Formats: sequence, structure tokens, C-alpha cells
Amino acid sequence: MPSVRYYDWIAHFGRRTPGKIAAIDLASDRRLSYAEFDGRISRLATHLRDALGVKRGDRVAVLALNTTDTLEVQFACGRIGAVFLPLNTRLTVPELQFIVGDSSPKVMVHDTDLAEVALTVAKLCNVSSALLLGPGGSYESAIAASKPLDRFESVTHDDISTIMYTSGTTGLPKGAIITHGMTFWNCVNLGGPAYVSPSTVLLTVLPLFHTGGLNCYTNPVLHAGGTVLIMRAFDPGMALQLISDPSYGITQFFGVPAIYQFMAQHPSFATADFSRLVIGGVGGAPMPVPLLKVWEERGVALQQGYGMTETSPAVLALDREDAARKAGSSGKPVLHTEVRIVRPDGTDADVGELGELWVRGPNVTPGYWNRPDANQSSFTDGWLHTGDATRVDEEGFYYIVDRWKDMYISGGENVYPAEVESVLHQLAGIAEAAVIGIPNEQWGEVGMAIVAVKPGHTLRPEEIHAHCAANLARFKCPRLIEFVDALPRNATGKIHKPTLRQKFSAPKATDKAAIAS
Ligand SMILES: Nc1ncnc2c1ncn2[C@@H]1O[C@H](COP(=O)(O)OP(=O)(O)OP(=O)(O)O)[C@@H](O)[C@H]1O
Repeated sequence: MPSVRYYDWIAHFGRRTPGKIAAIDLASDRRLSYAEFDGRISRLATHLRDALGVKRGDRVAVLALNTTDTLEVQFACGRIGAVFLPLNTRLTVPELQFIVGDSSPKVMVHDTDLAEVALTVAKLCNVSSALLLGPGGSYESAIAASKPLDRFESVTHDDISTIMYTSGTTGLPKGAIITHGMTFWNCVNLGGPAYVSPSTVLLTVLPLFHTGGLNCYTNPVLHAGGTVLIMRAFDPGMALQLISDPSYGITQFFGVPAIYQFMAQHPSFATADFSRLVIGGVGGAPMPVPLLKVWEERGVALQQGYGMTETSPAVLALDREDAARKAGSSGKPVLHTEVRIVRPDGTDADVGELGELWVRGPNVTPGYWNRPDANQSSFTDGWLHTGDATRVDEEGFYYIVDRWKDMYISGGENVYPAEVESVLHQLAGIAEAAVIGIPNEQWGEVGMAIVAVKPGHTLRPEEIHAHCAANLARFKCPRLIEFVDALPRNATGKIHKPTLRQKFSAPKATDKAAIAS
């Protein structure tokens, strides 16, 4: 297939619907029309190229809480053929040092609040230029002082647009390469009438440095000529207030399960007005079915989807009309994406049989930055191995059961923690729950449930054991229960199981009796 030239859609709508609001930065209340957005991107691109010497292929790092400026950097990079490198704001200096050292950006763009960390990392990694965001910062003055870009660099769909480090819930971060073509096809795959249109008004709460914030659905909505509202950092009460506010007219929202859980536990959930919300998308981690039901009772049929940073991210999506009937499914493959469920021997699994999900399509990464080892082990003939245990039903709906790496084996039986967690969430007093496998001499591994109890509730271990025994086969029932105030989560709100394994994997003497029973 000939490689198509990259084309910036903000420039397109800047001419076509110049006065329409493209993006609202909620923290500063800056409202950017497509023409204003286009103009700022154009001048920023000139500054990056001419004043800071950013050349084709150079990386431009951004360390910032959500702001429309981050989107401007992304598009400005595209116009000069540079690579956008959004950084996770929750990482520590050594973690950032690893990523910045691995990707060696030419420039660092950062928030005032994060200046100390950004400048320390820049110094440690020899990044010579930095642009400071915020009023009076060098970013604003650079835009004000620059001319519009004289020409777009000729880049194609095969060129790298972005490097996004996966959040490392499974190990050392890897830089997933996102090409211009991948971003484009993800916009196409999520751009159908079932998902976005020019009248879509999206509230973005997930971080823009994560694929869930940037590509699901911020970029697709801008690609459709819609409007995005950018929240600096997720706040459940504020999100409910904004969704209820008719002056914004929010029609679309996307979150990981934790986001929906925090909103459902907020006092204003019961009175929030969801009548304008056309799509409430959820993905990124297993969604407990009881939580889907809580939202359904408030008239919102959440639409599950499945994806990964490496797949731009959309792979599977459940359409609105199927959301209630197929609760728990992540739906069917999106347009222009192929999937297979594969047995360990590489043959295709039957309907209903569990296997690993493999994905192929123009939205799939060509590989990881500087990681020939991972590139070798993650692909077979262009199929990306997702590491996710999956089955498909007779009607072609896919169910992500869990990550293979989170599955544990107890007495020879496979246990998928997501199933057990969904059962735990049926208990009214449970605020959060995670299940991990703990090494055990007799059974190989046994399950441990780590739970946080809702304020004002009490929950005794015996009640949890009894509930599990009534709803799960014996081998799936967690033998051990630990109570915590809150579960560790990564920047998108996904439960960070490696931290739990590290903390709890050595059984205490007092647990021995429980394990033996
Ligand atoms: N609908 C879903 N149901 C269950 N799990 C999901 C769903 N959607 C995504 N996931 C999980 O999220 C993973 C992709 O997320 P992402 O690209 O953010 O990586 P991560 O979880 O942050 O970190 P890492 O790549 O290191 O594992 C998938 O491989 C899958 O395990």
C-alpha cells in the first residue's frame, strides 16, 4: 500500500469551521475555536523548528497535567515531522530519567507545578531546551513571537507521530511507537456514527499522556470536527457537575472502571443529570458487572471497549444497542481491525474456548522504541500478542477474561482474578477489591482478596468468605483476605497489581491456618 501523506485535521477544520469551538481548557477557561487552535499550533511549530532547532524525527517531551497546550504540541510536532513524547506526571525522577534517557528528546515542555522535576530530569538527561507552560511562561511568549509555519514537513502514515510509554503495570516501561497512520486509523475506527460526530462534545478526564485520554476519544472527536473539554485532573464531583450542566452539553465521556466507581460513590451521583450523555465509554481494565448495573439504574448503559496503547487503542467496542444485553462483553472488533483468539500452540481457539487475543491492522504498532527483544517476542506475522485471555461467544461478542499474567493456578485450576473481583463487588460494603495469587506449598498458589471497605460500612472476613463460597467454585474462592484503606493505582486509575504482589506475596504466619483450611 503506498504510504499516504500525513494531514493535520485541525488545519482542515481551521478553514472549514473556523469559528467552531475545538477545545476548552477547563482550568483556565480558555476556549479555542478551530481557527485559533490552528493558528497557535502553526506558530508553535515554527518556534520548535526555527528557534529550538527541532528537526524531523526529533522527540519533544511534555510533562504536564491535562491542558489544551499538550494537544497543540502534538499537532505542532506532526507539522514539522517531530515526535510527540507525552510523559506520565506521576512518575518519580528516576522513572522519568529512564524514559527520557531511553527516548532522548530535544525539548522538554512542562507545567510550572512540575518545573522542579522536569528541569532535574532534563539536566540529568542532557535535554538542553525547556518551554514553561502557564501565564507568563516561555511557551506563551514563544507562540506570541512566532510567525505561522511556512510549510508542513512531508511525513507519511508510516512515520512516527508519538512515543507513548506503557504505564508499566507489567514491568519496565516500553515506548510504544505510534505512527501517523495508527492515529489516523484509530480516528477512523472510532469515527463512525455510533461513536463520534461533529456535534460530539467530549469531556476528557483521563490523562493526555495515556492512550485512554489522548486517543479515546480526544483525537477522534477533533478528527470529526467536534469539541473537547479538557479537565486538568479527574475529580468525580466536578465531572458529575459538568456532565449535568446544560451550558456545556456534554454528550460523551470515557473512563477506566475506577473513574466510574469514584463517580458512582460520589454524593451527587444520585441527582446528576445524564440525559444529554450519548456515550459513556469504559475500558482499560476489567469492568465489574455490578458496577455496570449501578450505572444502568441511573439510565446510563455504559459501553465497554477494549484496547491497548500499542493498538492506538481501539480494538473491540460494544455498540449502544448491545450494551445492556451483553453487559460484561467488550463487543466486536472495530472497523479495519482483525482479531484472533489463539491457543498456546498457535492454532485458533474454538467459540467459547479461552485463548490469547492477537490483533492485526493499520492501528497496530510496528514495535517498541529501542526494544528489539520485545519486538521479536510480541509479534507473529504482523499479529500483536496482547497477553489477554479472551473468549468469543456464538454471536461474535468478545469477552476479555483477564491478563494471562494475572491468572494464577490453584490446585491445578486456572483462576482469573477479574471474575472473583466482580463477585466481590456484589457486596454492598466493598469500595475496591483486587485478587492476586500467593505462592503456597500445598496448592501452588492460593487467592488473596485485598479489599477496601466503604466509609460507614463494616465487613468481616467471614462475610466475604461466605459470599464467595455461595457464588464461586471452591478453587476460585480467595483463601486470604487483607483490608486496606485504598488500593494502589497507576496514573489512569488501574489497580497496580505488582505493588500488591510485592507487599503481600510472602504469607504471614497468621495466614497459615486460613490457607490450610
Ligand atoms: N475492556 C477491558 N477489559 C479488561 N481488560 C482490559 C480492557 N481494556 C483494556 N484492558 C487491559 O489493559 C491493557 C492495555 O492497557 P495499557 O496499554 O494502558 O497498558 P497498561 O495496563 O497501562 O500497562 P502494561 O502495558 O505495562 O501492561 C490490556 O492489555 C488489558 O490487559
